[in-house]
Amino acid sequence: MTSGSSIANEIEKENTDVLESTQAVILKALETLGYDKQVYEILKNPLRTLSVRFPVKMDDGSVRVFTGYRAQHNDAVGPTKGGIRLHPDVTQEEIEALAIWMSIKCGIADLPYGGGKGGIQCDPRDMSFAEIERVSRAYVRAVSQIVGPAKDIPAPDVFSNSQNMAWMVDEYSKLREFDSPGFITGKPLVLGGSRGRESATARGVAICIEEAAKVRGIALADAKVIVQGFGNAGSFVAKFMFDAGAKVVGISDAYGALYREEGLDIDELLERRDSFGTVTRLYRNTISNRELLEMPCDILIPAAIENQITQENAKKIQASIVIEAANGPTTTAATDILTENGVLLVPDVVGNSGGVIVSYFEWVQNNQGYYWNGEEVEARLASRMRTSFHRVYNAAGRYNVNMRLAAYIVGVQRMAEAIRWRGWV
Ligand SMILES: NC(=O)C1=CN([C@@H]2O[C@H](COP(=O)(O)OP(=O)(O)OC[C@H]3O[C@@H](n4cnc5c(N)ncnc54)[C@H](O)[C@@H]3O)[C@@H](O)[C@H]2O)C=CC1
Ligand SMILES: O=C(O)CCC(=O)C(=O)O
Repeated sequence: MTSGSSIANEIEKENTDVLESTQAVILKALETLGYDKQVYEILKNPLRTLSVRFPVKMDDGSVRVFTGYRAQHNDAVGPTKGGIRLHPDVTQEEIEALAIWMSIKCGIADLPYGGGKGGIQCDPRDMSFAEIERVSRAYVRAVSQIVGPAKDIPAPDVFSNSQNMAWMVDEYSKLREFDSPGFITGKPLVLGGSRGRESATARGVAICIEEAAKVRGIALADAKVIVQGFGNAGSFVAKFMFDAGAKVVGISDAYGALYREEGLDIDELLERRDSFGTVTRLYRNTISNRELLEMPCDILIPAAIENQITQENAKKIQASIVIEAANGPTTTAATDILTENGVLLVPDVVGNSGGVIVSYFEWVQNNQGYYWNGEEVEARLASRMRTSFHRVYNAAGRYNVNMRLAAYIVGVQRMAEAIRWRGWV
């Protein structure tokens, strides 16, 4: 077992292992709050991770065996909740770290959930529509014993969307022999989805940007913005910034980046991107994702994948505000460098929590069978986002710590209390 102090010392070093670096921040947060080491022992890893292998018939008649995971971090507060990603680089450790982040996120936003996350190792960009459907359904059959509307509620994540959720809820409803819309969120409206869920992650990011810009005295209409990633999170946030009058000077996808000092036409890019958030291949004069992050801007929004801002490039970031729309885009060492350089970093567990907040609204609406209009959803989301931002911003001041540690201090407390009340320690 690793001792507390040696884990805490590791925080100073570059660590791109997302699970280990998350554990280090959780330990610091619990120590700051004065919790016993036994609470850390419970929270450092998920309570359950199911690893599954499932065969799927491909269009050419061959059979391919896929690997998938569903991790449930902690259910002391309530059922677990979190997305399912379909990506070739999915690993068990990554999914476990993502499940832990969901717990912290739900704690900050005060949602009655613990964290969960799922993943399938595959590249849907290389698969037919029918193959993606068979993989989505087979995954649900493989994990069906541990998920459910009162146990663990999945949602979309990287390379999954409302269509995957529709196939998954259909499969689950067949297995359970009744209609169970509350099994999964991020569904199409006609299957019990919530108004505002599709753009909720980005809407939440935009609200954080408004709050951070106020704190920093930046006028959004004059701001230069760069967004890495042009999928569900990135493309909508680029659109919200564009509509707010900001100059979106850079965007990217997995294949490269576009940077134009005079600003990009986001409406045109939105029309041309595909369902996996790919657009740069249609343009000449692209730069790399790495170069994009270092270009001049006021607000930088990583909205793609993990470990994009590291100790290698953190010093070269020119933005004064970094809002993490992606999960885990900044390493712990880079968080320290950005903070020392006076950058206001809004961590993922706050910045991108709009997605799970509206997923929670969707689940509530499914449970009550009564649906809200778009304005109601938006107003409730805005209120929770602003409260979360300021809880974390104030905690950073109160404890004199960086925004990530402050977020963990705020996010872990409710779970630790639930564990204590249940008598687990
Ligand atoms: N969809 C949601 O509701 C939520 C998503 N997130 C996080 O936001 C991030 C993006 O997710 P989504 O927008 O949903 O996914 P998406 O699948 O809609 O889009 C992903 C985007 O990232 C790009 N990308 C993929 N690999 C890349 C790489 N190696 N380098 C640069 N760009 C790359 C893709 O080309 C695409 O533009 C992820 O970290 C996800 O966990 C967080 C909260 C909720
Ligand atoms: O909408 C949800 O339930 C979860 C979204 C998600 O996976 C995330 O916030 O990382």
